[in-house]
Amino acid sequence: MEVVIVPDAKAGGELIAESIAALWRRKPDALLGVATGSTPLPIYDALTAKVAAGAVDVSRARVCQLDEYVGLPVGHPESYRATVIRQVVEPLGLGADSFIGPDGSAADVQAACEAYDRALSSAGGVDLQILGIGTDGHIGFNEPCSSLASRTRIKTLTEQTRVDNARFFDDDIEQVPHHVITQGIGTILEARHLVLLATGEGKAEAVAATVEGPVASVVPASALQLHPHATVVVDEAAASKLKLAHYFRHTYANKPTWQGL
Ligand SMILES: N[C@@H]1[C@@H](O)[C@H](O)[C@@H](COP(=O)(O)O)O[C@@H]1O
Repeated sequence: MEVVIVPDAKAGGELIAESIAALWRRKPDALLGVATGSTPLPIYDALTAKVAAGAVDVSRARVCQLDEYVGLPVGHPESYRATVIRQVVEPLGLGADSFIGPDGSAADVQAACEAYDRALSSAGGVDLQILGIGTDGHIGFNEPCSSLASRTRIKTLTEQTRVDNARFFDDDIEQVPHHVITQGIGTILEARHLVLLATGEGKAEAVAATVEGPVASVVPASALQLHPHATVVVDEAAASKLKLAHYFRHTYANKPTWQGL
């Protein structure tokens, strides 16, 4: 696992966006896994600016969702499908057929989960998966004690996650669904490159447990330690509880420039 400490969220967004742009230059139809929440927005802003400036051609680029709420009406603005269309698909100018996600409104949720795992495989797998992190260490919607081998499936949100996400639902926790579909941790680990961005002091404890703690399902993001190519990008505040911060700064400062993230 590589840990990169950046001065602020904007710098993190720029660094990751450049890595995605480099991927699409090398592999124009690469499949980018996108995450929702506030944290990845600087990545999408930086990527959109690159596309607008003609620095990367996204005419064959593909994106896919990490997770989705269950039971929101189709087209609900806070469904993750609508969110990804608004924050990524439209700003990048991608067509509707370049985007896949699980069906959160399916009558048979289990079948929808299995279908999504199959869709990811037939798409050739995820090339780069962007991840955020919950305050409890969740990735996607894999709450603490999710199996590290889990596949895409239905999960029940913790009260804390519903409280955290109520800000997207008029600060009304009653409107936050209890159930979600999320790529499993086993599914996420199949992506070729995992890039987790965490910013702000509220994430510092979860980041320290992810990077320096034991691999344990109680901190789902610690599964990144099992991946051969995982990058954790953190701002100073989110890095504030890392004991090895000095080492991470030193290794990144001395990294061969050709290597990229
Ligand atoms: N399912 C999403 C996660 O993918 C995201 O990482 C997390 C943190 O969101 P934020 O970046 O807004 O803190 O929120 C939700 O739970």
